[in-house]
Amino acid sequence: MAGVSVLSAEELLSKRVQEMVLNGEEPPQLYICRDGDDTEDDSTLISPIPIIDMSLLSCSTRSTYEEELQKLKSALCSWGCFQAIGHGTPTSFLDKIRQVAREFFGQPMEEKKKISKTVVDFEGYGADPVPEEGQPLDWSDRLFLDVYPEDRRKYKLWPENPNSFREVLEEYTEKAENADRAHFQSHGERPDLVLGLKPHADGSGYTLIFQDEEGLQVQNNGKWFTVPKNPEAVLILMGDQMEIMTNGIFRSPVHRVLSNSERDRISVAMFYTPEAGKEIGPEDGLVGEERPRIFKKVKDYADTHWEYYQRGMRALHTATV
Ligand SMILES: O=C(O)CCC(=O)C(=O)O
Ligand SMILES: [Fe+2]
Repeated sequence: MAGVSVLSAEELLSKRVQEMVLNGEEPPQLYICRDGDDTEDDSTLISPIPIIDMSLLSCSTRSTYEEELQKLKSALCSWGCFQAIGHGTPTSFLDKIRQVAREFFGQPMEEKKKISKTVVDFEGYGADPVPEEGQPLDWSDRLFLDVYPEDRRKYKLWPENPNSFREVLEEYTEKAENADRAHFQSHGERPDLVLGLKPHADGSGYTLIFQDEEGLQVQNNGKWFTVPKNPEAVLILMGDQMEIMTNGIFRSPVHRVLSNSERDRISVAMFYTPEAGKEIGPEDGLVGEERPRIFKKVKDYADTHWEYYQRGMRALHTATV
């Protein structure tokens, strides 16, 4: 048909979402995955996502400590995530990371493309690798970097500009102890029909996320709950490997990112994942007569998780007994 070009997923993913937004292009068909009418069960106004004050867990009176610990346990069992405050990382430092991330994505395309990746790689600047045919694409650009152990860092993929980027990320990973991957994401502004990130659960042990605009939603009891904008908070979200290790006591929640129609959105996620080749399984103390074993021991679950993710599926069932 004249004037209509049908690009493949590979071709689309080699183009940046940010470029399409700047050019005022409509999202191509492969990005369209919402029918726009799932707002009904959006509980966007009041978010009951639990807030935990981590400072109360270390140095307070016994009763305050126990009360907060109880709240934490119940958050992890029912939600699988919580907004952490009092975590010891000053808001000014979180702002600094958000700022370098924004500066990075705000640079001209030629600068960012110095560290761009192909559509089959993970690490570097670009889009997620091409999913299985028929899967919608995410309306977002990412900068994905391995940060730990240090010998896995590929500094040639770390941006040179803004020039404080490297120092800030090093300082953050030092504070974030043993997080293995950092990922900076820019979700292009766009109305209802595209998703910044499709519904999924993480394949990590757990994930830390902070954002500069709303967009992230967590599913609970079949409903979507928006993670409110809170500059001092970091969302701590359990991944599938935590659900396996706790024999299903802590949940690994399904979450997604809506694209914001007013502004683009930046988020920074740190993934904590057991090292490759390490076997994980339910802790002995969490398996017994009252709580029969749900999961078996698994190795390299992150790889299995990824295979299923690319098909738009969860992988947790592959770990059940
Ligand atoms: O951008 C976000 O807030 C969430 C990112 C996320 O869920 C992921 O990368 O797994
Ligand atoms: Fe996620």
